[in-house]
Amino acid sequence: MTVNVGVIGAGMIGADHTRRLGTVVSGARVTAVTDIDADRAAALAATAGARVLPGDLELIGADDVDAVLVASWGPAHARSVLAAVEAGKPVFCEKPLATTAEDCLRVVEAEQRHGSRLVQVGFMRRYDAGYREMKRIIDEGGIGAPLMVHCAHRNPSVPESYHSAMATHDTAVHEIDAVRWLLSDEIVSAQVLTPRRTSHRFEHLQDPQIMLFETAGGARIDVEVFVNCRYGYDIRCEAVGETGTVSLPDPARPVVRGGGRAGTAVLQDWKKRFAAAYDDEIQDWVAAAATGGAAGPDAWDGYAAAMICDATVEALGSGGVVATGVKDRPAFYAREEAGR
Ligand SMILES: NC(=O)C1=CN([C@@H]2O[C@H](COP(=O)(O)OP(=O)(O)OC[C@H]3O[C@@H](n4cnc5c(N)ncnc54)[C@H](O)[C@@H]3O)[C@@H](O)[C@H]2O)C=CC1
Ligand SMILES: O=C1[C@@H](O)[C@H](O)[C@@H](O)[C@H](O)[C@H]1O
Repeated sequence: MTVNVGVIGAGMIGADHTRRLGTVVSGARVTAVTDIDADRAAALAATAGARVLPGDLELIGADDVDAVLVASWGPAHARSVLAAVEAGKPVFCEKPLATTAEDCLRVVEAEQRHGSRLVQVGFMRRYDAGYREMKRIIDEGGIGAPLMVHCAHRNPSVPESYHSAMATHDTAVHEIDAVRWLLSDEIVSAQVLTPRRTSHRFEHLQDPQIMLFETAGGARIDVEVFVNCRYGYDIRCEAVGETGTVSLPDPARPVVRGGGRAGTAVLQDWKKRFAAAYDDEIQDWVAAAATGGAAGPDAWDGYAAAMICDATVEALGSGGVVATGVKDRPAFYAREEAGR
C-alpha cells in the first residue's frame, strides 16, 4: 500500500520531509501541501507533483490524504493534530506537539477517545544510531544502574528572534526527550544555572544555560545549552552508571592529517547530524500509518516534554528548583515497541 501524505507547513523541515517522503522512504507519496504562505506551498507542491490546498482542515479532510505530516510553526500544531485525530488519520507532528501542556493534554485525551494511537512526535534522536546503541547498552545493564547523564547541545549561532525560553522549548527539548527515553525514567524537577553570558549574544538572551534535572528514580542530569558557541553544531551525551559509562559517538568523519595536525571537520548544522535519524523516523511512521497507527515517540511523550519545558522556563525565571508535575504514563501509552 502507498500512503498518501498531506504536508502542513512548507518551510525548512516541511520541505526536507517532503523530499524524504518522495525520494528516500518507501511506501508513501505526498499528494497535498498547505501553508499560510501560498507561494511557498505551491513551490513545494510542485517538487512533489502534489496539489495545493487552502488550509489545514481542507487538507486533513481530503480524500487523497491518508496521513498528515505537521511541520508548521509550533503554535499551529495543536489545531492540526487535533483535527487529524478527530478525522481518525495518522499524524506525524514535528516537535513540539503543542506549545502548551494543556493543548498536549487535549491531544492525549482525543487520541484516547479515538481508542488507538494515531500520533507520532518528531523526537528524531530516538532513531539516531548512536543514541540507540547507548540505550541498548543501558537497557542490557552494560553500565549498571544509571546515576548521572551529562549532555551538551551547542549551535554555532541563533537569530535575534531566539529568546531565553527557546533554549528550553526549541533546543533542550531534544535532550529532555532523549534522556527520559534512555533511562526509561521520568523527570520530576528542573533547575537552571546561568553562567556569565557569552559576549557573542543578544542583549535579551541568557546564553549559555545549564539545566539540572532529577528523575523519579533519583538520577541527575545536566544539560549545557550554548547556542552561540561559534565553532559548530555539537551534541554530547554521556551516561554514568554504577559500573561504567557510555557516551554518544561523534558521527563518523574522515580524519585529515596535514600541516602538523590530525583532525576532523565539525558539523555546522543539525540537518546533516541527524539526517539518517530523520530518514528512519519517517520510514517508521509511514510503515505504521499504512496500518492506520503510529510508532515511536507518542503524544504522552509530547505532553511530558511540554510539562518539563514549562517547569524549566519557570526555574530560569525563579532560580529555584521547580517540580515538573508529570503524572504516571497511562496504560493506553504502555510501550509496545522495544527500544523506542
Ligand atoms: N526535529 C527537529 O530536529 C526539528 C524540528 N523543527 C520543528 O519543525 C517545525 C517547523 O520548523 P521550520 O521548518 O524550521 O520552520 P519554518 O519557519 O521554516 O517553516 C514553518 C512553515 O509553517 C508555515 N505555517 C505557519 N503556520 C501555519 C499554519 N497555520 N498552517 C500552515 N502553514 C503554517 C509557515 O508559513 C512556514 O512556511 C517547528 O515546530 C520546529 O520546532 C524544526 C527544525 C528541526
Ligand atoms: O529542532 C532543532 C532546532 O529547532 C534547534 O534549533 C536545533 O538546536 C536542534 O538541534 C534541532 O534538532
